[in-house]
Amino acid sequence: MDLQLLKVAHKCLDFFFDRPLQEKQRVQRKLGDHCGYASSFTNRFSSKLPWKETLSFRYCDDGQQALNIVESYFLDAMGEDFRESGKVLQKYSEAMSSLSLKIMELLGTSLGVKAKHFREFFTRNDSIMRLNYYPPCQKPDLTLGTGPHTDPTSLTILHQDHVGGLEVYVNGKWHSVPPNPEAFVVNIGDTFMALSNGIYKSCLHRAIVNSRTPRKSIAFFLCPKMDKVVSPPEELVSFDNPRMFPDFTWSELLEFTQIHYRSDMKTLDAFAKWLIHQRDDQKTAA
Ligand SMILES: C=C1C[C@]23C[C@H]1CC[C@H]2[C@]1(C)CCC[C@@](C)(C(=O)O)[C@H]1[C@@H]3C(=O)O
Ligand SMILES: O=C(O)CCC(=O)C(=O)O
Ligand SMILES: [Fe+2]
Repeated sequence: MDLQLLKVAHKCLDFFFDRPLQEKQRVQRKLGDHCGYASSFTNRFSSKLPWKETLSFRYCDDGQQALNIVESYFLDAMGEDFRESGKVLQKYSEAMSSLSLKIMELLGTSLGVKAKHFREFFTRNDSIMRLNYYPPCQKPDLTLGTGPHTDPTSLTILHQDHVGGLEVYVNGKWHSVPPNPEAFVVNIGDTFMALSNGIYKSCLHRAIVNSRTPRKSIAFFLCPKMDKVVSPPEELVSFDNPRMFPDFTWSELLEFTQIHYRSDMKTLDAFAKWLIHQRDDQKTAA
């Protein structure tokens, strides 16, 4: 990824969040939907108030080529002023998707499965891009930009700006991830933890805020197609390492996080219990 594209993508983030609230709310996120504008002032977060505004949108790759879904979203949803932003963020998303597939090859090799196994699983993907804007907070210790959670998605490629605020929970302590505007932070999500039968663990992280400077980050969440069944390759299941999670589709987990459960540090365990309960109910009803 060339650094110029990174810089311009952050300018697009600033351009959106600088708009008046009324204009941002033209793409207000609806309950149950993962796309659109959300903030502490909207019902999405009424339960736990994170100190941030977010804009989330889909990126789709059908395997042969990227669909121009990002470009169209900005133009159709936000109008002519956002045509350039749509083009830039489309390019940024395509670069993230291609980087994700290369990382999937490395993860496959590291697990002793074919390098192409996970790459092929995600070649067609229906991923999520998210722009995060964290305003300064007068009492930063009384809130959080994003509470402790693991990403329910498969792989996250995050770019944080120079301000810093991302923390990961390791060995019983929160550790700051020093900002490096020329680097990405890559973390494993719950879906890849299930795909690796628990060998890779999803990473518990959070974002803190400060009283002086706005902080921004851009997250690319790699997700398989909605109907793709998440099931580990047989090489990763053995007597010593039995199945940790039931088979599920990404669409089932996404629905769970959007309608039934706000992602936190126990999302996948809560989801597995909920799913088994749902399936038992369906069997009883049948
Ligand atoms: C599938 C998703 C749900 C969230 C956005 C993507 C991946 C990360 C998830 C999230 C950021 C985890 C923390 C809680 C959350 C509610 C948030 O702070 O935005 C989560 C996102 C969401 O449900 O909107
Ligand atoms: O802004 C950050 O540094 C982290 C954001 C995050 O964890 C998320 O959006 O899932
Ligand atoms: Fe996250």
